[in-house]
Amino acid sequence: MTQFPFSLIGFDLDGTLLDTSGDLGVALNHALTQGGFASVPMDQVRTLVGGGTKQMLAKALALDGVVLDADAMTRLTQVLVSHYEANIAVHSRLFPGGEAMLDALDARGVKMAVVTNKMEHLAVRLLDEIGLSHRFVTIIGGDTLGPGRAKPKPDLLQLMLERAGVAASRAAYVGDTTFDTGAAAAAGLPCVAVRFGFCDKPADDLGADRVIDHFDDLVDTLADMGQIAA
Ligand SMILES: O=C(O)COP(=O)(O)O
Ligand SMILES: [Mg+2]
Repeated sequence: MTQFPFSLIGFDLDGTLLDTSGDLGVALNHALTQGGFASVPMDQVRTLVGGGTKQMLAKALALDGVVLDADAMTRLTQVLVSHYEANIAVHSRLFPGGEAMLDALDARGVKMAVVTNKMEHLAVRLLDEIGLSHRFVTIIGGDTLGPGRAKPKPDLLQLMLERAGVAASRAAYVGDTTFDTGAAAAAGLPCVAVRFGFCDKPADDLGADRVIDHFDDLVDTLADMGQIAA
């Protein structure tokens, strides 16, 4: 086996590692209904995810032409988060091939991290409940560094490198939206997009270095990218 070119792989969470659209949708529609607003069809929920909980709610309200003031948004976001937190892993699962892919990276001695725009405490709770937390050297959320530091800013990915003790030249990021490809480009990391994710644009237009159809293809794709970069 030739030397694997990366020492650290960062993963986005919603729509990349995990299909969380069912649980997010239930919590979103709970908040919308509580607020007296129209709910969103479940198959549309995935198109609203990527920028964090508040942005998902704002996008859902905007579908109906509703814009709330800051206080009302904060209150309704709180309703959403409380419901989500209590029902966070009812439907959420790894995308197909996820477990074997994580095992394959582990077998190569590669460190893994989660960098999400989800609030950190929600990401930790979800990964705990699904039994995956122990696999990651760090779990970084959209609020870990405070307001204004979430993806597509590079800050969270830079924190990942710092915490893992790995140079940017030995790391790559895997994501499903322009928030992810934007953050990776800003941090100087190669990026793989997943076609099975929530994808706020067609996967091939996200600006990733590579696009995969299934987690079975990730390890070989990363190995190949590293050969070209070397
Ligand atoms: O919860 C969101 O909107 C985004 O989460 P992600 O960064 O893991 O895709
Ligand atoms: Mg995502």
